[in-house]
Amino acid sequence: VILTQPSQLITLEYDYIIIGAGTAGLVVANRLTEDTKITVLVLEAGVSDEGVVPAIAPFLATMLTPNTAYDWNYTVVPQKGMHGRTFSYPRGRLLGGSSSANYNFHQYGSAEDWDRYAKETGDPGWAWNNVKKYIKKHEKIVPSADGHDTSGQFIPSLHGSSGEVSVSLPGFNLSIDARVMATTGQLSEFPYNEDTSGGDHSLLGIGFVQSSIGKGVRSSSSTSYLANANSRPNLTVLINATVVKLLQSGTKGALKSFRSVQFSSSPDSVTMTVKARKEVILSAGTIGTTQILQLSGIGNASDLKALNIPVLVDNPAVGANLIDHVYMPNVFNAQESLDTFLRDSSRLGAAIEEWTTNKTGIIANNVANTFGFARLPSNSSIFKAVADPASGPKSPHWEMIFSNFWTCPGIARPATGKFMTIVTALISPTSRGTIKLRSTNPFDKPLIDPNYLTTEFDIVVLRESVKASKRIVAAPAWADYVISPFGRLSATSDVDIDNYIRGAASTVFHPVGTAAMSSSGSKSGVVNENLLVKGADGLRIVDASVFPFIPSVHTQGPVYLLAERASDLIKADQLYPSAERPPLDEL
Ligand SMILES: Cc1cc2nc3c(=O)[nH]c(=O)nc-3n(C[C@H](O)[C@H](O)[C@H](O)COP(=O)(O)OP(=O)(O)OC[C@H]3O[C@@H](n4cnc5c(N)ncnc54)[C@H](O)[C@@H]3O)c2cc1C
Repeated sequence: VILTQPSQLITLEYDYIIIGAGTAGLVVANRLTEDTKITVLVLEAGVSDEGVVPAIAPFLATMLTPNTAYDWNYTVVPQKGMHGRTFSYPRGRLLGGSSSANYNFHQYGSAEDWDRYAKETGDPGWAWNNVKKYIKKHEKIVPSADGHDTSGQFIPSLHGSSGEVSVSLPGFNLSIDARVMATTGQLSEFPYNEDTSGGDHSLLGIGFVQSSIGKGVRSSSSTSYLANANSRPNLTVLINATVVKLLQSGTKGALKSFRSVQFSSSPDSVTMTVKARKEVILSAGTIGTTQILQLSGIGNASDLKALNIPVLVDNPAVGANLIDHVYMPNVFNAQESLDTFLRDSSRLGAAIEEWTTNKTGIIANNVANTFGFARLPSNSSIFKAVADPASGPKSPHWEMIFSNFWTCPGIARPATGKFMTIVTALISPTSRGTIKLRSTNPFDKPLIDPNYLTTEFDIVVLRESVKASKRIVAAPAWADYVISPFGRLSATSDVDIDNYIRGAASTVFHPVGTAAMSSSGSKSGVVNENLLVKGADGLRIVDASVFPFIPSVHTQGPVYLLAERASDLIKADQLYPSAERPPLDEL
């Protein structure tokens, strides 16, 4: 049941309290309530996603953030690697969390990403060979909205057919799709990739986007995992409930227990306290989880003391190691584009009408159909100075996304002109940032500093990706389409290209790492290999914040797989304390 007021709660004690009804939180809520004896309360700060058209209509996703009631409306602190600029840092603030607000790209990471997590935690359970089985539980591949023949556009054996989240190939042909595919035959540097989900298949090359869309509508954790569990009497979801703090509820040996959760409906409302009999699970996302830990006295002691917050667990890793992908919009003047359509409210209105009636047409489609991944050449001189930070020799350094319209976040579409954008993105960043409290007020936004582009490696990769975008449009496939680079993309010297990048780059919305997992014995990290908070009892973290390195792909798929495995870990702990538990597969 989904409640809107705290007064509707019939009890203040549950087996598990999950903080955040987002991507990960709703997976865990669904899996734990499969056992009818287990009671779960999910506390969500945001609002309902029901009837929120930009959260449902895939092509309208970009209207949902930033600066709306469905966004946390964060900004980053001035970025020294980006000419001191600050900009929006969207996060979904509604049921489904960022899975209701994202751009629907759906992938799983490279096998090497997961194998690196296994190495970092000392737990082979996080290796790809083990994690990949969760695809079947999670994914339901469905026909694309236009019903076209998708053979050769994905490899069915790599996918699930009966899981929770619907995933499909493009549902509306975009004018540039055929040109992008022709490019793969014309430039040996960018071969065709038959399946872009990653895992057992290489991410390198260019292929079709797989999207969390089914029957022309978004498939989020809310419309899947929650919708499929919502009728269970043992699951309660309370929206409009912002968690302000965890309270110490006792001790277990040397550990402090955190099974009490304080929340409030608004800055002016009274706070209420709910209790977990078994565990509190933090799934508030990289920003929310970090802020809640710090408000609760779990974090860097000197930072907490500076705000007069009593230090309950001193761990400088909380809020450190913020990692994100970097978004670089490279715009070209083009012969034709969707910009004319997007400026024409009557044509756009008719398209929305078609979608409302039939769930077809461009509004049923994702914002892009084709994309790809690439590596720097292995003889790049940067590797003389820097060890390759990718998760392995088969994992990418950068990404390219093809879009036949203006896609510069924060910069309005010019009143005239036709554009094509090749977004390139830094996928293996070496810069690391921080999330810190601005104040002790839980309704104050934290200080988010991704510290983008502060290493030589990061700027080199983006510079090479910008140069590559021009090599791409020089292929014959674009001869009668691309006219010229737009604006400062015309820069040719490295210095000028770097200036152009630092002046235009922003976020790909993939923050991870501020509550990183590491092995139980390691002094680094925030959670152990079972995602239990180090130095604490009764407290687990299941969301993007626990990835110690950023996945080489769009992050929702890795979060879903993480949450599926986390659910199994939590269930196993109901049977055995972690230390004595046999391998999950033997249970
Ligand atoms: C605009 C945008 C576009 C993106 N595009 C893509 C894409 O195309 N493909 C892709 O794979 N990934 C994409 N991502 C990233 C992806 O969506 C996230 O990595 C992933 O959803 C994160 O999951 P999570 O469970 O960690 O956090 P979230 O899904 O963000 O969930 C956190 C939840 O906790 C709630 N919460 C936070 N603080 C509190 C509190 N104090 N009390 C109660 N509740 C709280 C939030 O409201 C939210 O519902 C995008 C993200 C954004 C924002």
